[in-house]
Amino acid sequence: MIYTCTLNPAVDYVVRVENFQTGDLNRSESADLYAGGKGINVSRLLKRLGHETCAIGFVGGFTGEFIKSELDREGVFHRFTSVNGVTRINVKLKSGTETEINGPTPTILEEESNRLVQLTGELTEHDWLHIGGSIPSCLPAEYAGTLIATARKKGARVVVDTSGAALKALLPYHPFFIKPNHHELSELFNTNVNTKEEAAFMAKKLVDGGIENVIVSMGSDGAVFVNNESIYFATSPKGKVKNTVGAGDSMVAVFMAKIDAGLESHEAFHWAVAAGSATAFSDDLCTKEEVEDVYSRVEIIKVEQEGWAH
Ligand SMILES: Nc1ncnc2c1ncn2[C@@H]1O[C@H](COP(=O)(O)OP(=O)(O)O)[C@@H](O)[C@H]1O
Ligand SMILES: O=P(O)(O)OC[C@H]1O[C@](O)(COP(=O)(O)O)[C@@H](O)[C@@H]1O
Repeated sequence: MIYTCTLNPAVDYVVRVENFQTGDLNRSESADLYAGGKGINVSRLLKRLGHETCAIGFVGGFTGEFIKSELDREGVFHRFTSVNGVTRINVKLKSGTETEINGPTPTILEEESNRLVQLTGELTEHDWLHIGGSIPSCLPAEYAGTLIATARKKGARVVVDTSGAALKALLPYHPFFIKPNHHELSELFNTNVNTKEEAAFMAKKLVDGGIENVIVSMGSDGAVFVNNESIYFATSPKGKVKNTVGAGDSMVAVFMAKIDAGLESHEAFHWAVAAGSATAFSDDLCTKEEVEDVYSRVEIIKVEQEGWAH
């Protein structure tokens, strides 16, 4: 079972405004609400692929109820820890470009956070624990590390998809897989990662430091995969981009699902890129059929390491 843990879930309010003007009254053409947050997106996609999953994390208030009812409607199993506060709303404004405003976290009490640690203690060696998204600032700095250590003790495989200081703090736990985008990788190394060669060079450092599998996603430019044995580059197929929210989460979901199903890592990477692009080309997360359709249009190449290493 793949458990996805979203410490900071959100209702994603995706609003489309033609020719948005700041400081003026704008009327939207469409507005849609989705149960969001990185782990929740991953669980939703895993369910669409027919993979066993359970979403955990903190939810509260009317927005928390919305998330649970949406997951119930889609048949996504969940065991959330209820909190007193109200789950945030993240605004995704589409008007030519995409602008995002991610809301603040509700307060989480110590007793509530302890309940989630207990739950991760129920995992077994057959399970995965995916920890995705931002980490609420009200939680102690070592909290996510405690979740990882608790699940690891039970033999679960750990995947981390976060950014900034949280990602840096969790690297020493040596997750099985991480997927920074190139901006997050740049921030991690305090440098500019613009090309696939640069991304591979930085990802290799992470692998050498103990992370088994690293995908660096680069939006419309594709992605890079690095592990101890090989390096692959992938191109993103061309298509009409509708909504890139959840594209990265789709990659993560599919990479885990394919590895869990026994595929070779470069094959899992190929499917992961297809899923990212398929989601970018749809309004919501992609479907299984959409991933299959995009798969043949993703090109991946194995990189001879002597060719780029410097
Ligand atoms: N404009 C796009 N065209 C085609 N594929 C895209 C586009 N944007 C994202 N993708 C696909 O989704 C993946 C993840 O997107 P990215 O924006 O890098 O991640 P994140 O959502 O985590 O920031 C990319 O590697 C690519 O496969
Ligand atoms: O926890 P954070 O970093 O604020 O991110 C949450 C946001 O990321 C998402 O999970 C989308 O992530 P990706 O576009 O990276 O796949 C949204 O659903 C959510 O609004």
